[in-house]
Amino acid sequence: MIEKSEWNRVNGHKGKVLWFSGLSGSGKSTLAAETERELFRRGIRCVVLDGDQLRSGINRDLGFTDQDRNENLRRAAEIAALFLSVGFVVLVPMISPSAETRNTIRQRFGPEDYTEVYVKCSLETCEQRDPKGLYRKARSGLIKQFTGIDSLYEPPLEAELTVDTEHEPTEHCVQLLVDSILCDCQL
Ligand SMILES: Nc1ncnc2c1ncn2[C@@H]1O[C@H](COP(=O)(O)OS(=O)(=O)O)[C@@H](OP(=O)(O)O)[C@H]1O
Ligand SMILES: Nc1ncnc2c1ncn2[C@@H]1O[C@H](COP(=O)(O)OP(=O)(O)O)[C@@H](O)[C@H]1O
Repeated sequence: MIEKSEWNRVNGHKGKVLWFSGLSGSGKSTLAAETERELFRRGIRCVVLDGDQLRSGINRDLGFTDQDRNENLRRAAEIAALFLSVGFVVLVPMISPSAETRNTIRQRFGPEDYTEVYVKCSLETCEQRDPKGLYRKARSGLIKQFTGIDSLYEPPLEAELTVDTEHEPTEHCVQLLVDSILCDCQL
């Protein structure tokens, strides 16, 4: 078994899981992808585990009941742990609406290895953005159990990092994330 410290030495940095929670349209995927690009540019090993992507593959048997969301997030956390074990910076943009489930995920990792990122944006603004037209469908009843409409979102109260995408431009939010990662992951 190769120890984490050996991976860190080869990679030139430590690993970390950044778990992005926020409403649909809050900016999770955008920020994770832009942050990945910045980390890649600096030679940092990183990966994005996007909710939409996982749901079209490994999690395609799951829907949006509370139980299915929990299983969806549990599997994502296990995949994140595998990448972490080889020293990657793992960016996980998934709605993660339940405080209890987020707490379980937090416990799965230690405080050293885990940063919860609250991607803060009001429902009104997310609905205006509606990048995939899902809010429109949810409002017209075509999609059920939609987060923020007829399924609960509990805003994080103890996130290590909050990015306010309603009031700050993307570049500013990415800079905050990159600075935090560079600081935490330096050897
Ligand atoms: N009912 C309902 N509620 C919320 N979201 C829905 C729903 N149906 C489909 N979608 C699409 O699925 C994406 C959210 O998946 P996640 O795996 O991140 O959700 S969760 O963490 O399990 O709650 C979400 O992606 P994002 O918009 O990137 O958040 C939507 O594209
Ligand atoms: N500061 C910001 N950070 C991230 N996205 C932003 C910001 N301001 C506006 N946006 C826009 O909001 C939308 C967010 O969509 P997306 O990243 O798919 O959200 P999510 O993954 O949370 O559903 C994109 O169209 C993005 O360009």
